Amino acid sequence: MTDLLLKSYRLGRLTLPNRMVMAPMTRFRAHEDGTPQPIVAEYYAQRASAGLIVTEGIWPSARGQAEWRMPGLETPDHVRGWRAVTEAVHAAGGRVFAQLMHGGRHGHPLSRLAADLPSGPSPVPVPGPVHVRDGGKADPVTPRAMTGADIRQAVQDHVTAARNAMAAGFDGVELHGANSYLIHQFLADNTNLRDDEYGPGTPGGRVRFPIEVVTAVADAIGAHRTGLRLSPGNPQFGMVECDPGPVYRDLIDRIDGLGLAYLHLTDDDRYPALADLRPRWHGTLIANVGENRPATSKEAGEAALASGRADLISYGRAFIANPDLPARFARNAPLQPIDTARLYTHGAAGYTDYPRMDAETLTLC
Ligand SMILES: Cc1cc2nc3c(=O)[nH]c(=O)nc-3n(C[C@H](O)[C@H](O)[C@H](O)COP(=O)(O)O)c2cc1C
Repeated sequence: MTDLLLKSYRLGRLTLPNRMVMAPMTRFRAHEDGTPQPIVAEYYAQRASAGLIVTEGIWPSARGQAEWRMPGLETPDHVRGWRAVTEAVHAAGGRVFAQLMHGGRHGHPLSRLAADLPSGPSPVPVPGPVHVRDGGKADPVTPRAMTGADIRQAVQDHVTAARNAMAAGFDGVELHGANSYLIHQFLADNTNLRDDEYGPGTPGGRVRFPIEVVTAVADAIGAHRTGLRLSPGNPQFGMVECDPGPVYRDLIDRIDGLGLAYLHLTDDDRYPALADLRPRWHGTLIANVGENRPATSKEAGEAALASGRADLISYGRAFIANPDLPARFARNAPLQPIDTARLYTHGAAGYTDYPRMDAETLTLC
């Protein structure tokens, strides 16, 4: 039987050699100013056999920086740093989207270059303690509630960063609407208590900011270069969504016709996002099974593709530990375990030193 995961796929103007996407994963390998270190180019180039790579979350402006040593896409140095990454990935035959991640209420004056208070839809802090620079921890701060001007600025920051991503040579951007960051904060029950047109009391209020960002970025760089990631019902970092269905169905219905590159959905036991939302989404759908389950297996990916609920499957931790994951799946070769102690350190160890399959394994399998 042909492996569906290893069949090519047409994504807008890109031809992906397989249906395996490297999921976005924060690794804290940026310099303190947010410029990716040279090893970041090596890391992603090692994984260029993925059908598509989505980078770690990148702050669109220092206003959206959630944590120290996360990368940015705001300054000329950031663009130069990321250009080295995209050139290395393209030279290795790969394709790469930048994940734009505005932290919203995340962040702490001790974890941000701007050293200011973070801001979110409402003044609701994350549950603490939070990470601050140099490995420290601190009590969370209460974020500032975003004003109308702050919201317009956040939309513009995404647009500017998306243009910077194009200047850096990325094939597209993924807007991070998942896992508790700013776009998710507008969608969720406990983090959006606003009483204006962006709040839950107004029809379409919760989805207004997400749609404004998606539309503005798609207008700026092209819908075919703009993806969106959502994680309905994900309780990470204290998010509460009592009944995600109505909000996410409304959002999907409003963006389905925009011609976006893709929707990237995490699915888990709390809310069956794929089953509920796939019928409403007529574009490309990337599925990820979510962090509360064991790392996604080849079998789980094949089953999701065969069911028609997904067009592409994203793999996170398996791609960290197995830079040549598609080749391993093709040969049903064993997977290497991940070194979780070095996920968030700053050097090459646990980052660029995972070996590829050796010649002996290749011959055996
Ligand atoms: C180390 C690490 C960092 C992550 N950082 C991000 C991130 O920056 N953006 C994001 O959307 N998801 C992030 N995630 C979630 C992954 O994209 C993915 O959804 C999750 O790991 C589940 O997939 P898996 O079982 O294949 O690992 C991260 C996960 C891990 C393990």
